[in-house]
Amino acid sequence: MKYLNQHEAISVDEELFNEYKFSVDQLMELAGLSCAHAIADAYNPVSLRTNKILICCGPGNNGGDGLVAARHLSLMNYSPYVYYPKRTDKELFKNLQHQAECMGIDVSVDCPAADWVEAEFGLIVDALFGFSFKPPVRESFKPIMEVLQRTKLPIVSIDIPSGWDVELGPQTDCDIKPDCLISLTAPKLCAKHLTASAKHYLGGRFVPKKLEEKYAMNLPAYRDRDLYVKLS
Ligand SMILES: NC(=O)C1=CN([C@@H]2O[C@H](COP(=O)(O)OP(=O)(O)OC[C@H]3O[C@@H](n4cnc5c(N)ncnc54)[C@H](O)[C@@H]3O)[C@@H](O)[C@H]2O)[C@@H](O)CC1
Ligand SMILES: [K+]
Repeated sequence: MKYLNQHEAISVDEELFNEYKFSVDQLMELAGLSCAHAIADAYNPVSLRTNKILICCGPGNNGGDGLVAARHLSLMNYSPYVYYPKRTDKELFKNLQHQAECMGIDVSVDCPAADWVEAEFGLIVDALFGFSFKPPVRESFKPIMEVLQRTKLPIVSIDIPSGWDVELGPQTDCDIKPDCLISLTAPKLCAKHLTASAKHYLGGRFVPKKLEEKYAMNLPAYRDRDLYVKLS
């Protein structure tokens, strides 16, 4: 299986939208749903200290995946709480937030305190930054990155461990250690820097064969109707 560089990840994304005419809403729903399924596979709610999950959502599409995953997880015996500090005026994101709130999910702009996070939650989902991220992390996101770096709770990162360089992996000023990474579409080069014990899933089962071949992705086979593949 190939690990994409940042330029390839962005090109694949553009082709899905421009050549294949998928809409962002379509792919985000499938990506977020696959994340929820992978999380349910890796962390059975009864195996966690509590079924409460903190979902940290960033300003871009990675954050959108987190909002979608929150909604699906709430239908799967988890109790998500969303931290979503930097919002956009885009209709899609307003609707995703509205849908989550209508399902009883709290969506907050206030950075959760580290002690409260440790006491309240069983798992953290990191949907802050995806493949468009360029280090270093800007000032306004430093407090939440501190929480993620200091926590003892397992972190599930969506697509990219936030703060990591998409190709080079952990950065000296930002070195979160996810317990699980869910790569979307195809893994990016930073996934080679996961610790040996980390779980790694592939989700986003929507890549047309022709596009997979063009980028020589050599994706692993998905099983039956599964929305994810467990890579390690
Ligand atoms: N291509 C695909 O196949 C799909 C991608 N999706 C998701 O979309 C993600 C990519 O989304 P985007 O391109 O919107 O970008 P990201 O979500 O990676 O992040 C971009 C946002 O982060 C901000 N940002 C960048 N560097 C920063 C820094 N150093 N400090 C603070 N903020 C910073 C930018 O201003 C922008 O608002 C993927 O990783 C994946 O999670 C899915 O939603 C759908 C399918
Ligand atoms: K992320």
